Amino acid sequence: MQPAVSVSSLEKTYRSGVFRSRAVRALDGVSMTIPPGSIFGLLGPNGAGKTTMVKILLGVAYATGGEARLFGHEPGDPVARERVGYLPEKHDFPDFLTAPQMLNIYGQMAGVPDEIRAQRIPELLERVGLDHASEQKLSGFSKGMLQRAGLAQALLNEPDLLILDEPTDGVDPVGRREIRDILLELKEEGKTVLINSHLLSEVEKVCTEVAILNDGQLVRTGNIDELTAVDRTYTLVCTAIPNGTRAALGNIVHVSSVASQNGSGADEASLQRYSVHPEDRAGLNHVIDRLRNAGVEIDSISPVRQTLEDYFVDVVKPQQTVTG
Ligand SMILES: Nc1ncnc2c1ncn2[C@@H]1O[C@H](COP(=O)(O)OP(=O)(O)OP(=O)(O)O)[C@@H](O)[C@H]1O
Repeated sequence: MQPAVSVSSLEKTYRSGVFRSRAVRALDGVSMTIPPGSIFGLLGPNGAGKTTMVKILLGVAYATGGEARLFGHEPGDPVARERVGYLPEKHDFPDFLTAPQMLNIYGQMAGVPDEIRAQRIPELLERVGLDHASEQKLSGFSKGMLQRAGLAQALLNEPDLLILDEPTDGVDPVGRREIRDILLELKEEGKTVLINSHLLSEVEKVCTEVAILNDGQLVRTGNIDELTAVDRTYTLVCTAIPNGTRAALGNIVHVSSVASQNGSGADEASLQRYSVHPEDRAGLNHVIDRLRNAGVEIDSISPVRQTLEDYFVDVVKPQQTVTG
């Protein structure tokens, strides 16, 4: 299937200063693809080149090298633009308008015909949970309501690709969840969502794939679960492993901590937390068999994952140290 976005060897050098003598290489040969139907996070520290990438995809900045394609078309091509919806970080809608009035004006500017606007605007307001606030001016909206109004605006032209800049920044946890649920619904409908964000815990909850830019270069891209999985390491919570059994298992099992008291009775055994590092699945099952034979009661065993934030810091930090 054709990617929603593909960029190859993409470069952007800004020139500024006297005689445009100062050059900043904002994108330095970036190649990546965004599959259709994915929620994709574009990540990177300040100045990494994320906004520049978004501007090129929106056709408002030009690449100085390489190429970008949206559904196979150049970003400036009207056929590509028609398929894209955009929610900027600072949208600043005129706040003396109500949400339907704002959507009507933006829809008009986007060339959505009168009769389609009349039908679509109430549908969109319902979809983003603002139908009850149709009479209210935007000046009285909370940050979460404003972001949902912005999302409705970005969906006015029924885009196949939605580009969102920090969609949940400043929104409270309930509002974040509401926005997340809308994005997941859009994904179910086969839409592609590209999120440019610093809020890694949010990205982790909603995105399936990410790309990490640093200093204009793509440093990692892939599925979040695969990127954050710590190779064959498990946390095991169980009753204390007898010394002899633990010695027999050697380096595979390490004590981490006392996990909790198992029950309230004085005779109940404490639960311990161990970290288990088997070579493969057979090794993991061998550990479990040995423990069960030794009378150990297993409470839980789960694979260890880094948070996306830990992963991000690991990936970006060494390069930041080098570049200062
Ligand atoms: N119009 C411009 N003229 C000159 N340099 C620019 C211009 N726009 C961006 N840059 C520079 O290009 C680099 C990448 O900027 P960009 O805004 O794309 O990064 P970003 O990842 O979006 O950062 P942030 O997270 O802070 O928004 C930075 O060094 C920035 O200073």
